[in-house]
Amino acid sequence: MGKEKKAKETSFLKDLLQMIKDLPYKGLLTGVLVTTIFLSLIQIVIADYLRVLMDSLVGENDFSMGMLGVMVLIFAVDLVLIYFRTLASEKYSEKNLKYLRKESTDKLMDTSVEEVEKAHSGDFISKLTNDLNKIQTFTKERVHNFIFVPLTAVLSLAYLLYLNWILTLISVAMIPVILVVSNIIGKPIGKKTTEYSEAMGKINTMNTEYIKGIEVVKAFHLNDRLMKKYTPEVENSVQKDTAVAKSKAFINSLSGIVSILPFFITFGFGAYFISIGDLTLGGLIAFTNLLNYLSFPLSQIPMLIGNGKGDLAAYKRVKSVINLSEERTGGKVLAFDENFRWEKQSDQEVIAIRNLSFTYPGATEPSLKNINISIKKNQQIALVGESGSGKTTLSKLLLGFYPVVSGKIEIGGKDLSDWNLKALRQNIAFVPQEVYLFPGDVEENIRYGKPEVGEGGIISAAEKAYAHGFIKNLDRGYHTVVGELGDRVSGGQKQRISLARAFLKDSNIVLLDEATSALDNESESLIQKALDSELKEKTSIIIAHRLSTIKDADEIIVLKDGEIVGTGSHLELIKSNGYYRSLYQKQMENGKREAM
Ligand SMILES: Nc1ncnc2c1ncn2[C@@H]1O[C@H](COP(=O)(O)OP(=O)(O)OP(=O)(O)O)[C@@H](O)[C@H]1O
Repeated sequence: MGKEKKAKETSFLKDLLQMIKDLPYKGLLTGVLVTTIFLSLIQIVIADYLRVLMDSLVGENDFSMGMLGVMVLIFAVDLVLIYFRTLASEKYSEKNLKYLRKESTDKLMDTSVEEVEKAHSGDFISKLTNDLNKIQTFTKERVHNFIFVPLTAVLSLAYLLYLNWILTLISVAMIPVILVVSNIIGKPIGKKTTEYSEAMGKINTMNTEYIKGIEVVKAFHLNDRLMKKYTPEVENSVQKDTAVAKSKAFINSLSGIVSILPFFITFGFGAYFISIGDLTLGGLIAFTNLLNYLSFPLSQIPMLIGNGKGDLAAYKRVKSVINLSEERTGGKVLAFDENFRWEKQSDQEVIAIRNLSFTYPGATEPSLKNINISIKKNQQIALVGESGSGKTTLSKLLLGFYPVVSGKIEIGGKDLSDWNLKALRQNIAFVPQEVYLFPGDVEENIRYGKPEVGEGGIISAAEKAYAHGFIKNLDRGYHTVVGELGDRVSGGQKQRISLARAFLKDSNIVLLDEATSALDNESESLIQKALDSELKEKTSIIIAHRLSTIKDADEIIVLKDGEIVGTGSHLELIKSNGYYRSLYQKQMENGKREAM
C-alpha cells in the first residue's frame, strides 16, 4: 500500500519527463533549456551586482559610474537571453503542435473502424482541440519553468547561504512544509482536469449531434427536452471547471504565502540581529532583496505542479488517440483484373461466406449467426431484412472493418484475413448508408473514386448517376464548394454524387448500402436503370429496405435477427417464404397509402 502511494507521488515527475522525452524537436528544447539555465544564472549575477551597488551607495564600497555601465550590460545580456528563449519556445511549441496534430489525425485515418466506433466523434474533437491547446501552452509557456524555477531557487539558496547562512536557514525553515502541503493540494488537479476534459468531450458530442439533427429538433419542438439533457451536462462541466479553478486558486494563494512568509521571518529575525549588532541595516536590505530570488521561484512551484498535472492529463488524452491500434497493413495485394481464376471461369465464386457469426466487441448478443452465402462472378445479390437484422454489419465485415473471428469470408478464393486491406477496398466500390461529402468542390468529391481521371470521366460518372443535370445548374457547376452548398443540396442529390464517386471507381465488386434510399421514386427508377447497366459486369451486393428496388436481383437473401431466413429470387420467395411475403405486402400497403 505504502509502495503504491510512493509510486503515485513520483509518477508525476516520471510522467512529465516521459512526456518531454516523447516529444520531438529535442534540438529546440535544448535551445530553450540552455538559454533558461543562463537566464537562471544571470538572475543571481543581477542580484549580486545590485548588492554591490547598494553597498557602494551606503558607503561600504567605492562607487563609480562604470558600475552602472556594467549593470546596463548585464541587463542587456538578460534581454538577449529572454529574446532567444522566447523564440526557441515559440518554435518548439509550434513544431510540436504540428507534429501532434499530424500524428493524431494520421492515426485516426490509420486506425480501424472498430476503434473509431468505440468512442464518439465529439470526444475525439475535444482531444484534438482543447487538449492539444493545453499541450501548446505547456510547450510554449511552461516547459522552461520546470528548469528555471528549481534551478533559480537552488542557486539563490546557495548564494544566500554564502551571504548569511544563519539568517538563510531561519528564513527558509518553513518552506519544505509549504512545498509538501502544496504538492498534496496540487495532486487532484490532474484528475479534475481529466474529468473536466471528459465533460467537455460529452458536450462536444451533444453539440455535434444537435447541429446535425437541427431539423428534427425544430420539427419536433425538442429544444426544451434536449436542453433538459444538455443543461446538466453543461452544469457538470462547469462544476468540474470550478473544481479545477478552486484547486488552482488555493494553490495561487498558497504561492502568495510561500513568497511572503520568508520576508516576515527575515524581518523579525533581522531586526533581532541588528539589535544585537550582528547585522547592519544595509546588509538586511541586501539580504531581503536576494531573498526575493529564492522566494519568488519557490512560490511558483505549487502552481507549476498544478498546471503541469493538468497539461499531463491533456497529453494522456491526446496520446490515447496517437496510441490507437493501427489497422493491419500486411497481407496479399491482389487485384481482380490480374490473372484471377474467375477471369477464366465465369461461374466462379467471387465472395464466399461460410458459417459466419459475429458479435460486436462488448456486445452480448451476436449480430450475425451462422451466415452462408456464395456469390458468383457478375451475380447481383440483394440483402433484405428489417432494421437491425444485420445487413450493414455484413457489409462492414466484407470491407474488413472488423476482423472475422468465427467462420470465414473468402474474396477471390482468398481468406479475408490474408488480404491486404487497402487492396481489398480498392476492389470494392462502396456506397454507405450515410452520404459524406468532403471539404472541397463537387468535382473533387466525385474524383475521390479515381484520382487520376480527367474531367470527361467525372462528367460521365455523374451522368450515369443522374447527377450531371443538377450539378451543372449549381452556381459554379462542378466547382461549387461543398461547404458553400451547406444544406441546400438534397439528400437524394448527395446520394447521387456519392453514387457517381462509386461508378467512377469502376471496381469489380460493388457494395451498396441503402444507396438509393433518399431518392424520390422518379430518380430512383432512373438510377435503377443506370445501376442495372452498370452492375451487369460487376459482382454486386445491394442492401435495400425498399423491396421494389431489388426485385430483379439474381438472388435475394432475407435476414432476420442476424440469421438467414430465406434465399431465392423475388418470385420464389413470394411463393415460398412467409416472412418475405409479409415484408413485401407491408411495403406495398405503405406505398399505396403514401400514394393516396
Ligand atoms: N458498432 C456496434 N456495436 C455494437 N452493436 C452494433 C454496432 N453496430 C450495429 N450493432 C447492432 O448489430 C445489429 C445489426 O445492426 P445492423 O446495423 O447491421 O442492422 P441493419 O440490418 O443494417 O439495420 P438498418 O437497416 O437499420 O441499417 C443491431 O442489433 C445493432 O444494434
